[in-house]
Amino acid sequence: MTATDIQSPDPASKEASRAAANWLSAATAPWKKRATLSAALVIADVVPAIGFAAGLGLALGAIVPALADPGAASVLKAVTPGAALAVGSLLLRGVLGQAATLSASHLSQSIKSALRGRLMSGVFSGKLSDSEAMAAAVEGVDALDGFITRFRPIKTAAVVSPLVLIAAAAVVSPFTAGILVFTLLPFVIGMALTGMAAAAESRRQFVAMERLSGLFLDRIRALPAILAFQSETQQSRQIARASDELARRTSKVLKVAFLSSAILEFFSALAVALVAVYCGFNLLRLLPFPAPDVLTLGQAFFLLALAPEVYQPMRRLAAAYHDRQAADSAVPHLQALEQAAPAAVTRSINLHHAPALTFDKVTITYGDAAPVISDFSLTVPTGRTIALIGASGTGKSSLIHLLLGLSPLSGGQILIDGEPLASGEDLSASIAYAGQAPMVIPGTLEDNIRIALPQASTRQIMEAAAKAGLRGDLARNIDERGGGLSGGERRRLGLARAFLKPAPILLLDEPTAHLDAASEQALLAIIKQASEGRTTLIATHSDAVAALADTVVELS
Ligand SMILES: Nc1ncnc2c1ncn2[C@@H]1O[C@H](COP(=O)(O)OP(=O)(O)OP(=O)(O)O)[C@@H](O)[C@H]1O
Repeated sequence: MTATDIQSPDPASKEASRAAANWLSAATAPWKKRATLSAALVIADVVPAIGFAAGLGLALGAIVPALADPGAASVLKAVTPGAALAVGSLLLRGVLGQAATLSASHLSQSIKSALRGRLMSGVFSGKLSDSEAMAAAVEGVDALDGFITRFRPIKTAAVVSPLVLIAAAAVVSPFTAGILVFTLLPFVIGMALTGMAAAAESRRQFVAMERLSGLFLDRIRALPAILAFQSETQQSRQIARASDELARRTSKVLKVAFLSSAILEFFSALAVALVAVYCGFNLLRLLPFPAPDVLTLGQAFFLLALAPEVYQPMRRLAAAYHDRQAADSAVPHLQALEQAAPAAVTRSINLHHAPALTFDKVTITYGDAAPVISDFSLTVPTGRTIALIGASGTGKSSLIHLLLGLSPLSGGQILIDGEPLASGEDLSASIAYAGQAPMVIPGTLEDNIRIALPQASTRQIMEAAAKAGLRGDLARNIDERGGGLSGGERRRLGLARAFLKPAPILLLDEPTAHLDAASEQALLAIIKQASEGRTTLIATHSDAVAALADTVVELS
């Protein structure tokens, strides 16, 4: 390790670390009581630690006088109370350790599943790339595990437990307590320095890990294209490079971790050695200075057993320090996911009649880009059909997505029967929708259609499939990439879903794209029939589809 490895963190990273700590404490605030219980169970470990040292001291302290007394029975009798205390303390230690582990892992499960529930809508918002969203929702949330189960409970214990143990030592020998306090200082400084080095390396390791998993996920998704363009070797090389980088970062983290544990072991061994030397010379009455306290054999063993315990919580904290770094590194990604999540749905609107839909001076802006739609106004009267036409990129899909909450309403309002749709109100329960790229889930074709109406009977599904011109076996399997369906069949799957769902609003986005003229012709009558009694908005490039509408609106 070079001098640059151990350096004070820059103010920006300090600031980021503070922001991460604030976010973490806000995210875990609802579980404060259970977190306190976990920390209390870790701190309670000092009781058996003192009990064991006392038991050992009592048992060994009783051996010498008992040996002077002939008869094995009397030795056994003298040793029994101390031995019982030591064994009882060991058992209690095991029980407390198990309880602390269980309590912390339950706490972690609760926090992680609540967080995933909260952040999942951000994954589907489409605002983050798949790999970013995946890394945050899976690895980011998992990265909090060590922080919750290890670092946080031990952090409190690392402050409280050594003080309690030193106080226990002070009861028997204030001078030994002084040695422990004195050696604690370099121990804490060593811990802080190695902690900083570990922090920087651990941050870099997390970034490398995120890069590798993002790259891997993207390449898996693009596998058909990679195979088609025979780019396997090039992509494998890229993944190998990212993987080597992760290995390099991991070995640096391990190097710092080994160095850190060597430093901490050195200081704790030094402290124990000093206590041992003091106790030994004190017992032999050979101290080169007037003895501040006169120790018995039992007391000396008590102090010797207690000394390593003083450093134990801090050694465990040092070992768990990278858990905090992993959590700190994950927080910005979790925050991005949180910000990507759309406003929480406060009310789902279930309409039982075809409403009048109004776009009142709406503006749609994605991120910092120029608005896609500006001050657009349109009313689709009750039960009527409007076709949106216009060149590619003029915002037809964006307008349809607005009603589904999939594109951002940056200005203006949407009115349902003249009533403004409030923020948090969700119209999707009242909408039957067929988009340009219908989502496919692994399962049968029947499972895929049933998504639109989970309670639908097989007969209803067969009817919807037939209407949409989806032929063949409904039991055939489809994979998550849509393997098993042609482009046209995938489009028909979307239509079958829209036909199946008995919703009063029908939204169709390019319903006949990818279909040959004869298939389009066959669908026209079905679309007309499906739109009857529903308020319908169709985005299309087809004159034949536009001709089905009561009104055609051209976007430019
Ligand atoms: N999620 C998104 N994030 C950023 N920009 C987007 C997003 N969705 C659409 N856009 C942009 O908005 C513009 C309008 O896209 P939209 O899909 O609404 O057009 P369209 O008229 O339906 O096009 P097409 O006829 O080709 O389907 C495009 O420039 C597109 O890049």
